[in-house]
Amino acid sequence: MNDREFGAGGQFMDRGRMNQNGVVQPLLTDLYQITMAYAYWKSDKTDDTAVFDLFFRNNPFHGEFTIFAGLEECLKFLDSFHYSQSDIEYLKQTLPEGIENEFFEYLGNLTARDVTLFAIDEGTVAFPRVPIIKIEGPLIIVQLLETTLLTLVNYASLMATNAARYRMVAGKHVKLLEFGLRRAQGPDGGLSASKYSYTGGFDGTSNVLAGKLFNIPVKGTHAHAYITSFSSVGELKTRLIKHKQTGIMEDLLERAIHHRQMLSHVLDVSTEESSEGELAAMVSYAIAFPDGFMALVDTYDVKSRETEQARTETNLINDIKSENSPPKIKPNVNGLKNGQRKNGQVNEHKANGQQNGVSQNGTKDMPKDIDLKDTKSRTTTATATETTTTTATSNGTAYLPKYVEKSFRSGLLNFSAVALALNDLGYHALGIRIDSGDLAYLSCLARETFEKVAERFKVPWFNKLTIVASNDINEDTILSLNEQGHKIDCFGIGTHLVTCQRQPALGCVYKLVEINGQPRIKLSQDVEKVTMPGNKNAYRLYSADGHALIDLLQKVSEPPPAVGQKVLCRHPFQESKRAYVIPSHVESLYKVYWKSGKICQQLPTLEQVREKVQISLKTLRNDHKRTLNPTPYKVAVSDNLYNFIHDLWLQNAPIGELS
Ligand SMILES: Nc1ncnc2c1ncn2[C@@H]1O[C@H](COP(=O)(O)OP(=O)(O)OP(=O)(O)O)[C@@H](O)[C@H]1O
Ligand SMILES: O=P(O)(O)OC[C@H]1O[C@H](OP(=O)(O)OP(=O)(O)O)[C@H](O)[C@@H]1O
Ligand SMILES: O=C(O)c1cccnc1
Ligand SMILES: [Mg+2]
Repeated sequence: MNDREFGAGGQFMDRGRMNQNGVVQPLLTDLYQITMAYAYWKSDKTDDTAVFDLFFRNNPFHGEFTIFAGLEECLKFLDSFHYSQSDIEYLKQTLPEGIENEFFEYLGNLTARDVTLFAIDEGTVAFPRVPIIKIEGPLIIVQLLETTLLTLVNYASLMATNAARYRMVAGKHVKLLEFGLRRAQGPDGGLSASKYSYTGGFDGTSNVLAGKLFNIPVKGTHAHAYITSFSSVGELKTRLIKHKQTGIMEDLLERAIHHRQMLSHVLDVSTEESSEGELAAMVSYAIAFPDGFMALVDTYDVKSRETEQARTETNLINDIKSENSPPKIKPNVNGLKNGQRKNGQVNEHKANGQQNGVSQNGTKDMPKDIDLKDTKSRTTTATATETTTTTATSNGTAYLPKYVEKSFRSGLLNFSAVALALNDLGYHALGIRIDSGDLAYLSCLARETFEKVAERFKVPWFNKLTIVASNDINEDTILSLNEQGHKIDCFGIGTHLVTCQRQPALGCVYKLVEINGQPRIKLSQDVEKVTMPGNKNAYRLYSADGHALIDLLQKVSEPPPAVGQKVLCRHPFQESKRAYVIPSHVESLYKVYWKSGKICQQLPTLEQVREKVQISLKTLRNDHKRTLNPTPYKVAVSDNLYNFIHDLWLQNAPIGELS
């Protein structure tokens, strides 16, 4: 019998605050933990006590800080740690033959009651070598916890750090949405990505289950499929929508077509150049969500009759400009065709009626008074257009060929037409999403268009429409967009964020540092890998301006550093590297989070952990946080600990013999 609950369709037990991912259980570990447990047990080590440190050696993403996350999940794991009957049965079948039955009885009675867990607060910035978790207790049980604790902390901290970095480059006023579930490392990876990207500073996720489980805002737009599922306005089953104030049913399509004609002059794009299927899709979406109308505007690149002529004109314009041209900002970014879909793709639109069998003049669903002549006789074929070069002025305004602008304007024209139609009926649209092309340029073009519409049609709120950008965005893309100048209000980020493509793992390790009160050191040729032995405390020393100066490790037997008193801080391995620090504030980094079978701190909510991340990052000087060549933050040991480590090192290092 499986005595763990599994939520419907999910793996989380819904127990209010103590929601626990159901896959997190004692068997979620490496086999060697259990075989070691047996060997410890056979060697009569059940009464041995040990101290393990959980720490990482390098910060991820070429950065100089890490956000610690995953603590709450570790505590829930300790709280529920227990081998079920079915676990024991499975182990009996799986472990090598000859394991004594009393060992299984021993396992069946194991809990984390005698374990004490110390940790830095979740959401705090952490640094290499300073243990983020310190765990004490019976050797066998603390050994058995290793893999599960590591898996709970490693990805969570990596993800929270990644998200915090995106937040730093995007700035605090831009919204960040996590769109990564479809590209994440499996369903559990996807859920953790949503949770910890929120912790790191994202504003929401498209992952609905994450919203339900973690109470994270869920947000989203719509996919290209929605736009491409319509090919003509004749397909619209309904065009009616209730006027927000009067409650009278009105024809949204009729109004949208009317506005589209007016707008075509203002936006300098003829209605023939815009897709009718796109218009139909937008009208239908607006009818479904009149108060939340947000449309994807980059589905169609519609080649106009003027394209060839425009291209020639553009070349001419570019030639003239190039004589006096500003620096090129991103020629063909990652193979990007400015404002265009790539790979020579062809988006075919048939004229109204041609695809759905509605006669060209019949348009059976259309009211008589709607003039469709702009769409009737058209067979517009979209083609991919040539790669062009974006050039920019110093304030980021790009020059793009007219035909590129015109194709993007199909989406903008249709969106604006539907948004104005909604406005007539008392609704305000939300905005657009751009998912291809030069996001800097297209966002500026979109904003310019909205400003023009706001002025011409006396709809000031159009100025404030939200521009969402997505498409393979990473930290560098955002930095580059910032340099170029853009008008994006919100980034939707998937793949790079959730897979942590730039560095897919944080190397947290779990090392034995003390057994039965005796320090243990693990030596290595690589000095960076030598462990810091003994039971230690960690302190963060602050300067008078409130910035964190240094993290200091000491033996637990030493008195904590005191405010205003000089402390000798030493590099753990380089004798000559030392400094005196007179702290203005001393923070003791560890709190007891688990003792005597209980969580002993009031656990913060996810929201509070998210706030903590920003507060903690503020204490770091900017030079530690910059993306390019950040200054390493110092981690030191007390003089006492320095001598202790080096004495132990000498005692343990075998003396070689030359022959
Ligand atoms: N102005 C910009 N500066 C830097 N990078 C950009 C800019 N605009 C877009 N990008 C990035 O350039 C890449 C363009 O991707 P890609 O080559 O797939 O082109 P695309 O226009 O998206 O084509 P497709 O139509 O197939 O989606 C994306 O990673 C995107 O985030
Ligand atoms: O690019 P990412 O950072 O991974 O962000 C998520 C991507 O997922 C969607 O594309 P997809 O082609 O899967 O679906 P769509 O039809 O909605 O564009 C969306 O349009 C984004 O481009
Ligand atoms: O809501 C969206 O726009 C969305 C969600 C997931 C992936 N891409 C886009
Ligand atoms: Mg895409």
